[in-house]
Formats: sequence, structure tokens, C-alpha cells
Amino acid sequence: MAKTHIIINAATGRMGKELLQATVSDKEVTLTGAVARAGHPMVGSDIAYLIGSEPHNILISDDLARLLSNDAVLIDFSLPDYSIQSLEQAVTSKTPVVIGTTGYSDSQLERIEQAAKQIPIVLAANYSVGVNSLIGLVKQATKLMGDKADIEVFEAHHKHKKDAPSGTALALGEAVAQEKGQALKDIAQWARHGDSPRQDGEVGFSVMRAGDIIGTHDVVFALNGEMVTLRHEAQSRQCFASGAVVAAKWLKAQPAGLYTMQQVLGLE
Ligand SMILES: NC(=O)C1=CN([C@@H]2O[C@H](COP(=O)(O)OP(=O)(O)OC[C@H]3O[C@@H](n4cnc5c(N)ncnc54)[C@H](OP(=O)(O)O)[C@@H]3O)[C@@H](O)[C@H]2O)C=CC1
Ligand SMILES: O=C(O)C1=N[C@H](C(=O)O)C[C@H](O)C1
Repeated sequence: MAKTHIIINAATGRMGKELLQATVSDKEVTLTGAVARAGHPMVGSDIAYLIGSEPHNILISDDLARLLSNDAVLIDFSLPDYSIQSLEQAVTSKTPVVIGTTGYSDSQLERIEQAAKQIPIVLAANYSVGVNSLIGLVKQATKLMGDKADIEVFEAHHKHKKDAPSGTALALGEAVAQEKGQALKDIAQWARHGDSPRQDGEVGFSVMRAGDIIGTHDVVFALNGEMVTLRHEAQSRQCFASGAVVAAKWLKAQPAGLYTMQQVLGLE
């Protein structure tokens, strides 16, 4: 079987480095490019300097447009504005994209939907097998307890994370809302401070940012005198990176369209 060619965007980031490692250690894929911000001190160096390995003869580039091709898949875990700029270049070159970036505005999400009419895209706030399975479990728990339980989503991440609540927390909230047949924006309680008692049927969100927590998500179903908590705890970033590489291999064979990681894993 032909190997999938992969280009890693934002290769110097926390996830960029993890994605380089996952790509070079997977025999079914070939790393054909790694991109960093123009002016970054690592531009022109071998990716080995980022992942602490023997040289791979792949130099970090600042020219994404030159690397893109419809023969490769771009993996993008960056920041929303730069991610959308990169997406425009992927559309021009007809390169499929696996998107892991979170924190998009509504108009940026609409742009991704439009772009997916021209190229294949997987968009997921979380590429781990655990979280994608948890989404199904949350739907099931909502079906069983949703009309009786108070439902709250809690997430904790490292102190450098920019967006809040996390993309995963939003996806878990969407799963609850979908099962209840409501729009998340109509039932979400984004924060509580001061006089703010719980309203019936709301889904509360709470956020912690501290230290180097990789990512913990709880969905709590509280009943009278008992409580069910569904929890996912990432113990390293490897689960996200290896999931994104699985998605890239799958995406190579797909026509233009917007896909979820649950579709990639055959979970829906
Ligand atoms: N879907 C999933 O499974 C997961 C998603 N994520 C998401 O991935 C994203 C990245 O997370 P993380 O790696 O921790 O963040 P980092 O801050 O470590 O990385 C962000 C990267 O984007 C680069 N970047 C930002 N703006 C530009 C620009 N204008 N031009 C070029 N490069 C740019 C940064 O480069 P520089 O350092 O030079 O600024 C950096 O390399 C976040 O949105 C996070 O939520 C994270 C983990 C899992
Ligand atoms: O920024 C992170 O680190 C993570 N972001 C993703 C999110 O916003 O859900 C996924 C994971 O929890 C790590």
C-alpha cells in the first residue's frame, strides 16, 4: 500500500513536536514537510532538533505553500487565525487537511465548512480514542438520566492554553444538547459568579488552568443523593498525535467533505 505523505504545520508547538514524533515512528506514512513561523530560530534545521533523534534529512521550512500538494495530507494543530490562513493555501493546492486546532469563531467554523466543499477535511477538538468513545457514552448517559440529572462539564488544562472552555468540553456539551434535542447555546451556563443559582435543564461549564495538565474532562450527572461522573484524562499528548495520523491515513482516500474523528474510527 502506498504510504501517506504528511506535512506538519506549526511543527515547533507542543502538539507539532508530538505529531512529528508520531509521524516518523509510523511505517505507513512519510513525513514530507514540517513548517514553522517565518523567522523562527529552528527554520532551516533538521526536525531531529525538535524531537531529539538522529537526523531525518527533513528541514523545518517557513514556506507552507511550497510544500502543499494534493498528494499529501496537512496536519494542523496551531492557532485559529494562522490555521485559517493555512486552510486557504490548502484549498488552493487541493491538499486534504486534518484539523486539531480549537477556539475558532463562528465565522471561522463557517469558512471550514465552505472549504470542505472543495477538499477533504477532518475537524475534531480531540483525536484520542478515549474522548471519541466518551462522546458516545455521554449521549447514552444523557438518554438514561438527562431528564432527571443536573449535568455539568468540567475541564482542566495547562496554564498556556488560550481557548476556554476547551474544544473537547464544547463537544461533550454538544453531545448532551443533541441528545436532549436542544441547541447548546440555549442551555449552556458558561460561568457562575455571585448570585447565580442553577436553572433547571442547564448544562454548566467550569474551567481550570494550572501547571502542565495535559487535559482532563469530566461530565457529571448529579441526581438526588447520587452522582455519576464520566471522566477522560490524557496522560500524554501521544493519544492526540497518533489519532491525527490515523485520521490522515483515512482522509487520503476520501472525497471532499467535512468528517469527524468518530467517523474515522467507525464510532458513528
Ligand atoms: N484536537 C486535539 O486532539 C488537540 C487539539 N489541541 C489544540 O491544538 C492547538 C495547538 O496546541 P499546542 O500545540 O498546545 O499550542 P502551542 O502554542 O504549543 O502551538 C501553537 C503553534 O502554532 C504556531 N503559530 C501560531 N500562530 C502562527 C503564525 N501566525 N504563523 C506560524 N505559526 C504560528 C506557533 O508558533 P510560535 O511558537 O512560533 O508562535 C506554535 O508552533 C490548540 O488549539 C489546542 O487546543 C491540542 C491538543 C490536542
Ligand atoms: O490545548 C490543549 O492542550 C488541548 N486542547 C484540546 C481541546 O481544546 O479540547 C484537546 C485536549 O484536551 C488538549
